[in-house]
Amino acid sequence: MRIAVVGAGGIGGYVGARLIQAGGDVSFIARGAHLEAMLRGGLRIRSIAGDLFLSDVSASAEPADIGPVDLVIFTVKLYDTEKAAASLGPLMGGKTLILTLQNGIDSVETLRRHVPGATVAGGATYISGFIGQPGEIVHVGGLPHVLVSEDPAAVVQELEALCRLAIGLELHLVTDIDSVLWEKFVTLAAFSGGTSLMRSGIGPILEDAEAKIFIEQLRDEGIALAAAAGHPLSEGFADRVMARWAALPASGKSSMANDLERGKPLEVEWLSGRMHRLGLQCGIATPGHTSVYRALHLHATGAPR
Ligand SMILES: NC(=O)C1=CN([C@@H]2O[C@H](COP(=O)(O)OP(=O)(O)OC[C@H]3O[C@@H](n4cnc5c(N)ncnc54)[C@H](OP(=O)(O)O)[C@@H]3O)[C@@H](O)[C@H]2O)C=CC1
Ligand SMILES: CC(C)(CO)C(=O)C(=O)O
Repeated sequence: MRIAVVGAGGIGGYVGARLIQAGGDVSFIARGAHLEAMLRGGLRIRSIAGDLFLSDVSASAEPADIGPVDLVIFTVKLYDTEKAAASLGPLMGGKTLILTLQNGIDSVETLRRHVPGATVAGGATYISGFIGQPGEIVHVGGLPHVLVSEDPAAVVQELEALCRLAIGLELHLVTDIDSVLWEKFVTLAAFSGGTSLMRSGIGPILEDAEAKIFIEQLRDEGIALAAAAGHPLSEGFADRVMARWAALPASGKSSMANDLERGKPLEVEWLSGRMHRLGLQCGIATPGHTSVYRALHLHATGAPR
């Protein structure tokens, strides 16, 4: 099975490297200084599950250099989706599966629009990582889980077999991926909005009475919107989210909070911004998410250079 990882960052670089370590045939579509560093000096993973150094990786900025593959793992940031999706043509073979591990609820549709006829599947991951410096991924925590629907294609069975050999990476096949993606969207929009706007790890937020109310409000707005949009979340979801947050290290924060700290562009348009727009469509007030969206909009394109 040939795999191309499009976007070799915190998620794509980490997952791709773990698949190579397990014996997979993986190439990266990358760009800029990170691509240069990977080609010159290999790919280094600093990970709580054990470090890894791959001295020789297959990587290019041009999908045509890689050619048709069986599986595309799509892991660019949401603001880069349109451009990266439009470049996928040369990676497509007759039965290529495109698996997006991006956050939010919009990527599958965007990819289908750009690659008509391709099989596109949405997956969710709870891995937490970022590019430490060009050529290096830092895997800081989260769960090693990647959740994928059990039905899209035979290639998923092959991926599962490969993941069984992998370190720090677990593939879980689920029957209802739609619920998984909505649960993650609601949880993440609150977690990313809260930890970014309040510039804090989750621990101090849960210890502060007012801050805790705010992040709960973000969670509850998401729950109401999911139900109104026809994707009601299961009984006890709110309590389970709180238990999951309480179990995280006090310093735990979202990838968007990390991006804000580094002056990088933000995915807020597709997270709190998406909640804000869903609220307008459904006639449900979203004062929490609307505030997060409007406040972080100022930083959405990154720090002035
Ligand atoms: N990081 C995390 O902890 C988690 C992230 N996610 C989701 O995963 C997705 C990916 O996030 P993350 O891994 O953090 O992102 P990163 O920014 O770390 O990595 C994305 C990489 O893709 C590159 N890229 C963007 N467009 C192209 C292109 N057209 N061709 C080649 N390379 C390209 C970027 O280059 P450049 O650096 O030049 O922009 C960057 O190196 C997001 O949707 C995020 O929400 C989900 C769970 C956890
Ligand atoms: C689940 C979590 C919080 C990290 O794995 C995430 O998706 C993110 O930070 O973007």
